[in-house]
Amino acid sequence: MAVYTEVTDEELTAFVAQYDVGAVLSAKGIAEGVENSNYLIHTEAGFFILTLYEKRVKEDDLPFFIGLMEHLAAKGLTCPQPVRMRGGGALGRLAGRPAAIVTFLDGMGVKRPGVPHCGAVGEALARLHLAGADFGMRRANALSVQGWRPLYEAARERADTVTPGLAEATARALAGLEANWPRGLPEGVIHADLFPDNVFFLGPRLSGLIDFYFACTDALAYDLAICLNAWCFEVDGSFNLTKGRAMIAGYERVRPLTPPEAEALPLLCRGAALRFMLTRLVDWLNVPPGALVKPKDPLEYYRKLRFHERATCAADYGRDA
Ligand SMILES: Nc1ncnc2c1ncn2[C@@H]1O[C@H](COP(=O)(O)OP(=O)(O)O)[C@@H](O)[C@H]1O
Ligand SMILES: N[C@@H](CCOP(=O)(O)O)C(=O)O
Repeated sequence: MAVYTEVTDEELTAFVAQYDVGAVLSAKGIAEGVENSNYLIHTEAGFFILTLYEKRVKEDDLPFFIGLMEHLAAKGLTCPQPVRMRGGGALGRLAGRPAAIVTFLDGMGVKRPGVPHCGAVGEALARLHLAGADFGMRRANALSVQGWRPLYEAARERADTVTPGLAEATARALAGLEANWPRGLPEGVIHADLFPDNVFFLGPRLSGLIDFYFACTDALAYDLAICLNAWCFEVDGSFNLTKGRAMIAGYERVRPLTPPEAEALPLLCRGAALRFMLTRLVDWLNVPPGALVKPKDPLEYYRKLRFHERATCAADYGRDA
């Protein structure tokens, strides 16, 4: 359960009083998520999500996330909308953390994605990329290749307590990616964390995208690599080529990959696997005392990394040659 910061009833009432949403009727901490503290609040105006931004979110980046959600919604994408206070601002402070209220989206993440879900996500991802093309703000990706070594250093000493040999294998993978990371691919706004818990479905229909707090400016195809990792592996660790094919085809129906993007896919998938392995490893080794959070398994991404190290071309992910 991700609630790092507890909020008293008095603090909550005073915070919500700055908005035109009526009085708070109830509030409860949300079990899902690992990054921020989230509460579902019910007020006289309906349901909302209250987010308190935690360690990985820099306060300076918040206007980018808020502006992006507003921009994407204006372009027709269904995503949470920041609720503005009476004074016009969307960001406040609560229990010592930066905080915001956003609209509640109907729908649910799927626990076991099927092939049609993967196709729908590929298509939605490409629509997000097109919708973000004229967004006026930029945010560098702090968790791209230059951000991986500090994470590795933070985890190196205790990595082998998770599985023997992990520190050395990670060092090798990191050095390979630092030396060969693709440059010059088409860039734009990427979601950078479009995992199954961040995509809502109502029945079979994709109903909305949430959690834009890793969004940044980076290679568009890297976002597709993140999704291939997050959606197309089975619980036994195998890559499901049919899901990969559906996702890539869904993406390309809206935005065809350029030849350099297609060629870079195996490296981008390797990088995406290492990125999530490293953040999970750091979190696994550093659970804050008292926090209600279940850290995610870094070894799941270690296994994905090993798969990508054997891949040679986009066809290994289901893209037709
Ligand atoms: N706008 C929203 N509408 C409905 N539910 C939401 C919304 N935002 C977050 N949630 C719920 O809260 C959970 C955690 O949100 P998320 O943004 O993924 O947290 P974190 O950034 O901590 O990972 C989601 O899985 C979802 O259940
Ligand atoms: N998706 C990341 C962790 C970030 O959690 P989220 O709940 O914000 O998606 C991972 O799986 O490592």
